[in-house]
Amino acid sequence: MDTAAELTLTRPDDWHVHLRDGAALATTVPHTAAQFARAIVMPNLKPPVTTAAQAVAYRQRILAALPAGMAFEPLMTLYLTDNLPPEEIRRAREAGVVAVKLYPAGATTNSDAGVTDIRKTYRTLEAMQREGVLLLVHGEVTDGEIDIFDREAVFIERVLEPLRRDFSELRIVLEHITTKEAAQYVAAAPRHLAATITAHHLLYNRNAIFTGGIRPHYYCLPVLKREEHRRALVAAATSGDPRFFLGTDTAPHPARLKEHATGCAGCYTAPAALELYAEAFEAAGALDRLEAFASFHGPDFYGLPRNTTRVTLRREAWTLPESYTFGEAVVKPLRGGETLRWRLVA
Ligand SMILES: NC(=O)N[C@@H](CC(=O)O)C(=O)O
Ligand SMILES: [Zn+2]
Ligand SMILES: [Zn+2]
Repeated sequence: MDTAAELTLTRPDDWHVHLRDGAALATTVPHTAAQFARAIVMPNLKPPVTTAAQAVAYRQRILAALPAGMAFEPLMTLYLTDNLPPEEIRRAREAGVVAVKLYPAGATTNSDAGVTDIRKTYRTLEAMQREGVLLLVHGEVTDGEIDIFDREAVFIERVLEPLRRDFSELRIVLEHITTKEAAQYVAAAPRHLAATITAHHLLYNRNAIFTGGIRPHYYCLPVLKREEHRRALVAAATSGDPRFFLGTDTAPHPARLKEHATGCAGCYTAPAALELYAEAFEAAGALDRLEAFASFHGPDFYGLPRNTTRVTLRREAWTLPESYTFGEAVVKPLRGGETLRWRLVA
């Protein structure tokens, strides 16, 4: 195993973040911008981002929250609904929107406006295929009859496979994959399909949610799975296969809404994202594969240039703060108050 004290890599991008809006941006934007050059900003606001004009205005609010002297490029997305007009896709692309996000209705945080039947969106998907706008997917079925641990695998069979047959030129990212079925499916797909993998799904299995009592800060969707799935994700992320790349799915919620009888889904990982990925890759003896996963595969799939600046991680124990202010509330990061082995050099 490589035991060098420092690791320097091309500055990575985060291909899946939730920055939220309003006062939250003062916390989330500096955290993500400290680590990443660009980020795919998810559109699940209340109300969701469904027009080019809303995406442009949201982008302005994000940039207004960027501290002076920091460079960061938010890459904007629209939220797919049953009635997102196909005409909006061209306007969105011209406004710089790079992708549209599919949330099955009811699948996750702020997904009430999501898609109830994929067939209702076909004319819009055709427009996306034509315009070169990517489709990003929260890949879980919402059928209450299906066990929560099986919802990703069933989504692939029931929704994703038929969708890919009908739109063979549409570029699709299966977001935050959590199962060996998803990793195998993406690895076997000949073209136009990729997947993001979070740091927490590389580091933890579902035991983490229940160690010594219920731990709401480890609850996210899709929920952590068995160890065999975590291992399959680590194998995919460290394989060098360009279809797998970094997407933290950093998803902050006020701590009181996570430590709650019906706690919100989402792990806040932005403050130590690269540190957590480095830990996972090091544990797999694959630190030399981190740069391609974090900095090359994402822009290559999106058809964007790779970054040219660099960041350095140092092997240095430090304690991650337990909480951060988050508008009027506080947000507790994953591993807050604990010691991390890697530290991003400022
Ligand atoms: N991942 C999560 O558990 N939550 C995300 C939504 C999502 O990405 O599904 C959120 O917005 O809070
Ligand atoms: Zn999701
Ligand atoms: Zn997400």
